[in-house]
Amino acid sequence: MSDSPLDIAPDARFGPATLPYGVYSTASDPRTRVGVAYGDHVLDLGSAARAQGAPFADVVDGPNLDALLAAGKPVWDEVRAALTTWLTDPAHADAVRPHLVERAEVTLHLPFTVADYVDFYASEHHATNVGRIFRPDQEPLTPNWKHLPIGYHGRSGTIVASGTDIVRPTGQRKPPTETTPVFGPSVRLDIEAEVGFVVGTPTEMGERVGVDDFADHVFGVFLLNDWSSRDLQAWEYVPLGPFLGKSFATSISPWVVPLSALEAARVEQPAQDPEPLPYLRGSQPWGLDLRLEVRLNGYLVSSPPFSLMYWTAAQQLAHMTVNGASLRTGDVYASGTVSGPEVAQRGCLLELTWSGKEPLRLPDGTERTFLEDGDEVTITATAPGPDGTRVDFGEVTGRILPAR
Ligand SMILES: O=C(O)/C=C/C(=O)CC(=O)CC(=O)O
Ligand SMILES: [Ca+2]
Ligand SMILES: [Mg+2]
Repeated sequence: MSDSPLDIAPDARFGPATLPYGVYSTASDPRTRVGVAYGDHVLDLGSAARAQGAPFADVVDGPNLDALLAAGKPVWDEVRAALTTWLTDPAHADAVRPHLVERAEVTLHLPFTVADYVDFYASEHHATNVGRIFRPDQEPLTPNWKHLPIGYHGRSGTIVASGTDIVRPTGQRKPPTETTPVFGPSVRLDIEAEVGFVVGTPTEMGERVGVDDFADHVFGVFLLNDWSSRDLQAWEYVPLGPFLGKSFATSISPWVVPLSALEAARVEQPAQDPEPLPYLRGSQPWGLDLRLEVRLNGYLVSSPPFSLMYWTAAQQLAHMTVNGASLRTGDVYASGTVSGPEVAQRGCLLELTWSGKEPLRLPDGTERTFLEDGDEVTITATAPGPDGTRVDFGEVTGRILPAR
């Protein structure tokens, strides 16, 4: 094995099965530009494409992924095919090497301009647990839950890059012991481990996207932490749903994994009963075998399985557009909290501690119900790639700062 940075160990992070896109800068060159993670390196995609005379150079040579997202699926496929050749065919090694930087030396940024943001509620295990906790006197799943993927519109302007500190939100809450609301810093600050999707190809108002057209519109997949203030949320959410309890910050992972990297990760979703309406039925499986891990201050606290989500991202896109609402390049939608049937598969502290009644004991001897100032939460994920390889999603991380 030579010392070429193009030779990477078979089990290295970000091997040839992933080739995720991100936006980076370096200390010596603060311009933001498009990069592709490969092992311990990042390829400067714009400069490599220019040097290779690639026909798509213009769409990858900008300050972020916006132009690539807008370019559409034929171009996405062309870029990925070229990248695979450049990075894995030894004949290209000498040409590619000058466009690599050490991954440890880059600063990562928000990868694209976020347009609209929708968050769904698609895990049956999560929705059942939350229903039991928030509405103990009612059926945990509302009558609509198995007929449509429930969602709400979030706040796109507060989607932040992984690593951004999260200031504890302040607001109104009504403790059960009080008759009127009190004001102050949230005391039940939580995470939600989710998977995010970004739209590339837009639609016009009036147009619908069918379940089977998902891959023509969605460019890629990343990790998302929907920071949630449970005390603000519990007081404000009736009857219009989440508002300030979730709008203060949402963190996303910096590397966008293209949908085409996930062919080997596609699985049948759980059986749906009742059968959904025809516009929510597709001919291909779009369950995805992503295995998430949630760490609190470095300690593994949950391993949520994305393959068990009741509604798929393809169904969510079809539902989001069935009324003729248009899509814009950069629209983000999130799966909803990913939880499985086991306690150690729950994707938020609300469930993991059963609303604070069953504190988590961390290996350092401390206990947690909800997040404390200084706590750091990191979500990672992998998925199976072709031929026993692994697709790596990197991580989304954030630390809690005291309220202002
Ligand atoms: O059931 C409720 O009242 C609220 C549930 C949520 O917390 C909404 C949400 O963000 C959905 C999710 O992440 O699954
Ligand atoms: Ca959420
Ligand atoms: Mg949020």
